[in-house]
Amino acid sequence: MADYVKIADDEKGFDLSMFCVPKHYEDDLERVYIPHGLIMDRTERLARNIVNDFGYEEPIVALCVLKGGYRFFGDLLNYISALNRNTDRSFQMSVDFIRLKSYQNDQATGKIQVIGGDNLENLRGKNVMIVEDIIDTGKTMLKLLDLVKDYNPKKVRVVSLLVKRTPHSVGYRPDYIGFEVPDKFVVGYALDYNEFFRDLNHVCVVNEKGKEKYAIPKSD
Ligand SMILES: Nc1nc2c(ncn2[C@@H]2O[C@H](COP(=O)(O)O)[C@@H](O)[C@H]2O)c(=O)[nH]1
Ligand SMILES: [Mg+2]
Repeated sequence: MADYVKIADDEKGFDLSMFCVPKHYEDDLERVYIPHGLIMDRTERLARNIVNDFGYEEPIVALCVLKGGYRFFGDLLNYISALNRNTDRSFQMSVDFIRLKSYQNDQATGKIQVIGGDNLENLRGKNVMIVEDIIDTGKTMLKLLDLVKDYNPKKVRVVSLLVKRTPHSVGYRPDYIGFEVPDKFVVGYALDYNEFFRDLNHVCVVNEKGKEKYAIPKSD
């Protein structure tokens, strides 16, 4: 059995009026694709799977891929911390951040840039859990794994809230997946379109009006 929740290609999602969506985005979205509650329930289960697999012996460095991963990172770590404080065993967790950028509008720019973050020296010899929002082609994660490898971590695992089913995939699959989604541009729960929609609780699909409204004009 696949260890992720599959959102089918013909999934219609839910009418916006069934959920709480900020007024300023009401005209810019097609449907609610993954409601916030479902994200939270799935994240809770991922936390349990991760804790069982990592074991309790050694500390973990949790590396958040910004900006898109910040909400998933916060919620996942809260669930892991809850498990840690409610059993007789626990492990210490520290956090680090890295900021990568590869998209403008709804298109990959082809350049994956590291534009900020902590010194990855902190990862040397440690058990590392990389937390990402979405794997599309997989190129961003392969680049990050390459960077991380230079610091000789003991063990590296990747958890991504979403993985896209796309013919452009290079074949990379993370160790833990929340949902597998169709090949559409999704926003919300910190995933953005040119920095908009991070302040939306649910994962949604942007409509054409929204794409136009928040587009960055192409420069020559
Ligand atoms: N808001 C969205 N961001 C997306 C989406 N698909 C990809 N991305 C961004 O790109 C990287 C991963 O891309 P990859 O092709 O190198 O795997 C990811 O971290 C996002 O920042 C999307 O549908 N919506
Ligand atoms: Mg990302």
